[in-house]
Amino acid sequence: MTGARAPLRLLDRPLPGMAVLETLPHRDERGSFARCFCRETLQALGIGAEVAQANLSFSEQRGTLRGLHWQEKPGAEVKIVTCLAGALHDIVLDLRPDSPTYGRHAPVELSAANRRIVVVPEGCAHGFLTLADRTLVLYLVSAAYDPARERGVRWDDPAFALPWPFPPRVISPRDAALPDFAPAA
Ligand SMILES: Cc1cn([C@H]2C[C@H](O)[C@@H](COP(=O)(O)OP(=O)(O)O[C@H]3O[C@H](C)C(=O)[C@H](O)[C@H]3O)O2)c(=O)[nH]c1=O
Repeated sequence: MTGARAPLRLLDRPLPGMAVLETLPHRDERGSFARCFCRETLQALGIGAEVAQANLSFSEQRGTLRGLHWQEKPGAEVKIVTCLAGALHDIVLDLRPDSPTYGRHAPVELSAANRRIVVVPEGCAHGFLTLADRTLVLYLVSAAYDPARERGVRWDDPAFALPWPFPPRVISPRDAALPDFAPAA
């Protein structure tokens, strides 16, 4: 962006509407300053993202698996995911029936060290496996949490063969018991 002192740089667009960016910190004798969200940058990429909620997800142990979750319309949300501490193997799964990449997944390694940001489009399931103890994740989401509209895909659903570096050691009973995926009627 013009005049941006702590800009974001686009690294990849694995799926339609998805983006992987990295922060380019401004560094000086005090330390650094980095941007982890920029509406102007996302709009220039054709991504509209209003922020309705900001969430912090902390996982104590390496090998904690969360997700994969998404919210159905009218609660569908764009998620902007950044790792503030530790590291994680993040997966975005395209479940948009009309998408040319329906059923395809995109893995991304996020860590406090690589300062990467993943933009998860509406209609895509999102989950991650932590790769370090005490991993902290910041989510900016574009719609309010609506448990009635939340849906899930199990991490080992045979329909998708999602690539995890190793099996989860910690997972919620709810996520472990998610049924095999059935496409919306
Ligand atoms: C998502 C959410 C949850 N909650 C409450 C509901 C539960 O009482 C508690 C833990 O929720 P949950 O077990 O759904 O948390 P995760 O399994 O980490 O869920 C997340 O996992 C995957 C990786 C995602 O992409 C979503 O951001 C989100 O669904 O926080 C809220 O109050 N607001 C919220 O926005």
